[in-house]
Amino acid sequence: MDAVKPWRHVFKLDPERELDDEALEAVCMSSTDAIMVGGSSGVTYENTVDLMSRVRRYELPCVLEVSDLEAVVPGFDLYMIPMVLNTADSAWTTGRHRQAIERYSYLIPWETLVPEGYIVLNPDSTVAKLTGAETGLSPAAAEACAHVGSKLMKLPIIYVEYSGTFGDLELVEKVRRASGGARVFYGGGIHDAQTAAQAATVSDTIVVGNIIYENLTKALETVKAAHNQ
Ligand SMILES: CC(C)=CCC/C(C)=C/CC/C(C)=C/CC/C(C)=C/CC/C(C)=C/CC/C(C)=C/CC/C(C)=C/COP(=O)(O)OP(=O)(O)O
Ligand SMILES: O=P(O)(O)OC[C@@H](O)CO
Ligand SMILES: [Mg+2]
Repeated sequence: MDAVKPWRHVFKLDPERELDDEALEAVCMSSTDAIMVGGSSGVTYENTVDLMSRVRRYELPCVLEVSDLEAVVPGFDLYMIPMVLNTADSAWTTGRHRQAIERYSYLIPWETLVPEGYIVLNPDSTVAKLTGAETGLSPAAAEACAHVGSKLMKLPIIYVEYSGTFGDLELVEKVRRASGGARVFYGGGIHDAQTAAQAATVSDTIVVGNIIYENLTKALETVKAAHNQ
């Protein structure tokens, strides 16, 4: 998927969380490469429409990371579709996806869908609990997940997800080497320029979420740090 290839930095905005207009303007005018709208809980059709229409005032790409069947909103540039690679519960790999495809059927603009192979590694995160992810993977097992996603399933993105905590970057580097032509996204615990630069050296794209709501100044510093790597 060519559209995501140039992205080095992405801000992930959670529709469930409050962000005032001034903060949203700073985020959207920060030179980040895209805004991803998504969260693992509390995402509704209403709060997604609201956030999309506010982000749409700015010129950068605005994409929806679909986590709930009820919150698929038309009007985004792209639809990122997570498929969890390290769970035994197939609902989170293909199950919900099949239901969504049955529901939306011929309405689906296929060229705007971008599948992502998720490797979920923070056991304390909502997403890990929700999906029953096997978070205690050895580096070899994580590499095998990356091979499944990139070489067998031919997914364009492998997403190493440590949401809420800063991850093991040696493992991320191994995943990247195992991911062939897939883009490796890294997300989790990036909270300043230094952590952004470290994560950006071992991945293709870094995703910054929670710090936006905790310390906007620090969040904004991550953009330049990623682009300078
Ligand atoms: C009419 C029209 C325009 C239609 C559009 C077409 C379209 C997009 C149709 C849908 C097609 C489709 C295949 C949809 C998939 C449906 C679905 C619900 C799939 C399941 C996805 C999935 C595995 C969800 C599990 C949770 C997950 C991986 C979420 C990703 C985001 C994430 C990890 C956020 C982190 O959350 P956060 O709250 O920040 O952190 P915590 O987890 O720590 O709390
Ligand atoms: O919220 P943080 O910890 O920055 O994680 C970003 C993103 O990977 C969440 O899906
Ligand atoms: Mg979040």
